[in-house]
Amino acid sequence: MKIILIGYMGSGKTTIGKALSKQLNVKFLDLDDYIEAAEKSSINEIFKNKGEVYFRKKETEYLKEVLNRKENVVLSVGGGTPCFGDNIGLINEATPNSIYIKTDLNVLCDRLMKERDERPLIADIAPEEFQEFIAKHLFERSFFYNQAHHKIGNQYKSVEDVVLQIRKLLV
Ligand SMILES: Nc1ncnc2c1ncn2[C@@H]1O[C@H](COP(=O)(O)OP(=O)(O)O)[C@@H](O)[C@H]1O
Ligand SMILES: O=C(O)C1=C[C@@H](OP(=O)(O)O)[C@@H](O)[C@H](O)C1
Ligand SMILES: [Mg+2]
Repeated sequence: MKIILIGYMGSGKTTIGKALSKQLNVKFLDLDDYIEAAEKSSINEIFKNKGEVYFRKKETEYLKEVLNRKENVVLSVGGGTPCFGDNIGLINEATPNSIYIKTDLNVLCDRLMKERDERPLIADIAPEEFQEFIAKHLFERSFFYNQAHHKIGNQYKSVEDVVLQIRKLLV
């Protein structure tokens, strides 16, 4: 069984994924961590030195590699992963448990303003343009996120509550 968490940057995929895997006693994989280990380079460095096109190519390659592994896993992918190539199709074929962690714009902006240095796509957006950028970007990407088999909110709730809700909808 694979449980795959998708959603915008800052929606909590990595945090929720770790907590969920612990509770279910299933291995956890974060696609960004996997890419960093395989490429021996941080996401920031990959974007800076090789560019986004290279990153997206590798992201799809490593996604396929992880999806082909026969093991049970909770997998959190990057915010852009489902939005390129046919990645959302591959994700949905690999599991009946793809889950969109849907999070309010204001909550995303609050979280991401504090952590923008770790995320190359938003690191250089001026504070006064931040909310509009995220709103547009989220709108464009929602088409892909909404193709997940399940949807769950992650705002104004504890990580534990979200994990509990996810456990109830697993098939
Ligand atoms: N339910 C929650 N309540 C409060 N903070 C949260 C919650 N879920 C995630 N966070 C925080 O939001 C930030 C982004 O989470 P992260 O797991 O890195 O998101 P993603 O992997 O989707 O980009 C982290 O600082 C994390 O601690
Ligand atoms: O949304 C995106 O395109 C990205 C999201 C990041 O992952 P998180 O969603 O875990 O921050 C990471 O893959 C990279 O910075 C690009
Ligand atoms: Mg993450």
